[in-house]
Amino acid sequence: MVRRPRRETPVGSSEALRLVEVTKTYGDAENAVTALDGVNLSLPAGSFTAVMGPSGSGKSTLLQCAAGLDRPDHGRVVVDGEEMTGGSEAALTKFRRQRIGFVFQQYNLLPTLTVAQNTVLPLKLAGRRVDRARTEEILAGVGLADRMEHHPDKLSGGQRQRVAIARALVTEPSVVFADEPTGALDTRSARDVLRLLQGSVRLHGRTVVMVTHDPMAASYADSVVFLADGRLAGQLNAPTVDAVAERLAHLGDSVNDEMQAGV
Ligand SMILES: Nc1ncnc2c1ncn2[C@@H]1O[C@H](COP(=O)(O)OP(=O)(O)OP(=O)(O)O)[C@@H](O)[C@H]1O
Repeated sequence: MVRRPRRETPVGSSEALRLVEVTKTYGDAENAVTALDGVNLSLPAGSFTAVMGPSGSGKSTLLQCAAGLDRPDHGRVVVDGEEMTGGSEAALTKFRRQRIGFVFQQYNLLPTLTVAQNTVLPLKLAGRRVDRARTEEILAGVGLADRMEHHPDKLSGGQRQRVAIARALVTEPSVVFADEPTGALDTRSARDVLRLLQGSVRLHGRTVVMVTHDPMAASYADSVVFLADGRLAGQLNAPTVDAVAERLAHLGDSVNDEMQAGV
């Protein structure tokens, strides 16, 4: 049965994403790894949030569960006032196509499709109308209007990631999730990508959640949430590169202390 998503907050609510006690464990009972341990998070619409933490702290798992690419074992994910957890795979896929945009570290463009075709693929998959003027507009927004008929192998890494951002934004999603979007890029291309993500929030009111290891990347966000051992371990508003680096160093300290103490 396809369960209708439950509306949790009034229409027009300014909360774009809510996680309630989200828990995710991998492996069987003997080798269980708790990747997320009761995470609660509320992000307002029109915000840019970076997620940081030591390796293995659960950042990618958080993104996958929040984006509906994976299901938590317990807890709820609410996007734009509608519960995403529960329901059939088909309902989840439909919900994701309507409400979620995703940007991956390795771009994930289809090599046989042109830039324009890659960009509008989410619209086609959702059975929505594809408008040439809209395609031109969205690609102009990422500085690639003159590359519409090119294939991805003719583009630089930074240009490929800009196509991926256009593809994530084309459906006007409630939340865009980006997993290390600048991880494979040089500093200049990384800054271009970060400015685009920031602009999508500031100019167009999108909500962006970005996992990153890089304090420079995180400094483009409005706030940073830190994870350690699958739990939230603090938040930093208006982050600067230095403040992020310092907070991360201390997170690392506490994890290292625990490891040395055999906790
Ligand atoms: N498919 C899986 N099967 C088993 N364990 C997993 C799986 N995916 C993640 N884990 C474990 O869950 C924990 C959290 O992993 P996750 O990838 O979310 O961390 P991360 O903070 O994104 O790490 P990194 O910064 O290294 O990418 C880790 O201990 C990891 O080994």
